[in-house]
Amino acid sequence: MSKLVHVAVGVICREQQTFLTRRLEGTHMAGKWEFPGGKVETDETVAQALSRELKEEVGIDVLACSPLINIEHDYGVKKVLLEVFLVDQFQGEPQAQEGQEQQWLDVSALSEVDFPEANLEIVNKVKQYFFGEAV
Ligand SMILES: Nc1nc2c([nH]c(=O)n2[C@H]2C[C@H](O)[C@@H](COP(=O)(O)OP(=O)(O)OP(=O)(O)O)O2)c(=O)[nH]1
Ligand SMILES: [Mg+2]
Repeated sequence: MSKLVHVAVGVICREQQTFLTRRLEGTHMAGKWEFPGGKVETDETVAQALSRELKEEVGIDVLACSPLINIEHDYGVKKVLLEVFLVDQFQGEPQAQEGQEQQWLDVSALSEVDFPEANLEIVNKVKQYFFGEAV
């Protein structure tokens, strides 16, 4: 049985666009696009993890965030609990710090992105947040 990995995920948004990075080779689900984030470490709150990861991965300081959705997903080799936050107030310009590809993408185009399976629910929630009920 695989253990549950607790992950803090940030949907960085500005003017109906979100910032995406591409997972590096050699990682779980390499090549898929993702919302920046990473594992919550011991003795760290999920909010602290979010701030730390967004600083490390895309170089921004989170000024405010709000919870969007929690998703538990079993990938077989790995089971994840994604705690997803909307990040619409931040300092600095998001820029991939680890050589990942990056893009700002319209929320309306999120459904076409090659994301990990668990992200379907995130995408639906983000679209719902921006455009209302119809998804
Ligand atoms: N960051 C992020 N992770 C996601 C998303 N969707 C999804 O299924 N995941 C999964 C992939 C990974 O198994 C896990 C996140 O782990 P990670 O590899 O980003 O963790 P990390 O940044 O701490 O990386 P590392 O230090 O362990 O290399 O959550 C997403 O949109 N963003
Ligand atoms: Mg990460």
